[in-house]
Amino acid sequence: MGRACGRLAAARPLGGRGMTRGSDTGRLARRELLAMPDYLAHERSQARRLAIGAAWLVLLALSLLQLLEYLLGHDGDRVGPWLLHAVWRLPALLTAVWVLVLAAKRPEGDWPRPLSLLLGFWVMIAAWGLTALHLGGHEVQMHEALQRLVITTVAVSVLAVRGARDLLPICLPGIVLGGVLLWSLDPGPARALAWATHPLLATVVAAVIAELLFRGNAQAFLANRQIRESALTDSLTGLPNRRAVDDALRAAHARVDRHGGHYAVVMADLDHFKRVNDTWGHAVGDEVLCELGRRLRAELRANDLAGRWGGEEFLILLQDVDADAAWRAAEKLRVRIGGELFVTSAGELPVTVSLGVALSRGAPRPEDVVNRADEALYEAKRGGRNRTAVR
Ligand SMILES: Nc1nc2c(ncn2[C@@H]2O[C@H](COP(=O)(O)OP(=O)(O)OP(=O)(O)O)[C@@H](O)[C@H]2O)c(=O)[nH]1
Repeated sequence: MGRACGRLAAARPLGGRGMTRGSDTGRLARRELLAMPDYLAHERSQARRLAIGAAWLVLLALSLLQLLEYLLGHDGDRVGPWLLHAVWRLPALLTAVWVLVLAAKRPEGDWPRPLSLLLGFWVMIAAWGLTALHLGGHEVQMHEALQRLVITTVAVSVLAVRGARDLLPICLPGIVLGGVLLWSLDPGPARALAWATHPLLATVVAAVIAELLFRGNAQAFLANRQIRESALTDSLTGLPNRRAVDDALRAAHARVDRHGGHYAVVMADLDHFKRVNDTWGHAVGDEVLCELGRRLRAELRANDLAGRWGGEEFLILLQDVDADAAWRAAEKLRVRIGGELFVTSAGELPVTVSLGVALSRGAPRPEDVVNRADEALYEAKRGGRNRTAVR
């Protein structure tokens, strides 16, 4: 039973966040992933890194292409197509520059979506340009322009790793239009290579790459998250462990230092717990600890926190309370725990706790609040147990 409690609790994420079903990434819907605020932040930062890398790649590739064309002497006698190339490169160049500006100005911003919208816009313009060339009878230029469009689309669409699904519906009409025009020009097998680099195919490939990257990211993220959570969770009760409680205490202390207000620390300790272990065995003691964890969790408000401080001692952090409210909350816990027998494999056992309450008021460090709560707990024990004392 004790181990079952631990397993059950381990699946429950800290602070109510996280996975609702197992840890298998393959079965986790994107919807569920996006409901995790920390996953969203992770995905944004991944997309940003990828976008910056891809933007530099595009800039580099375009410069090299330009240089290559110059070295091969493709430019001199055909000013028209050369200008045309420059025009097709403009979307990628502008997008790349914009990525760099956004990355510098809004490091945490949600900008891959506007980025993909801009790209979609440029692709549509390009598609209409192709139509104009076709209608004007400039097939050669149109073919070359299409190749430029391929480069632009492939390179820049990878930027939209987060918005691949947004990108496709925007780009597809323009790309399909380009494909139909190409087909109508020369549908023979000699165009196989052109088809292989066809923008439609290229965009689908880019979307698949983006999806694979997304899945890889999600898997790595969930694995890390699990490691992080198990490092902060007490394996027996599933409550935050001492390290997690310590972090929460420091955060609460910093918050009241900055914004004012108070928090309270309640130290709760099972009464005569040694007797439970000695009489019924350690496994039954574990069951009692598990049940205590469940009752603490059930009684607390969403922004309060209960964690296992060590052994049979639990620390409860109450946010935004005065001394009176903290005392009332502690009393409610005491009554809830002592008022109902604990069902264990050894039968129904009476269990009580003693509680010590301290308010953060005037404490320079969180440790001082904890020490005062400890002193109050000692007082409650000395006073006869199953009671609450305040310091
Ligand atoms: N089953 C179980 N027992 C634990 C665990 N951690 C600590 N304990 C036991 O908790 C008991 C604490 O005993 P004491 O410190 O004497 O406290 P107490 O018997 O509760 O007495 P008071 O606190 O004075 O009311 C010891 O028997 C420990 O072995 C645990 O994870 N599981």
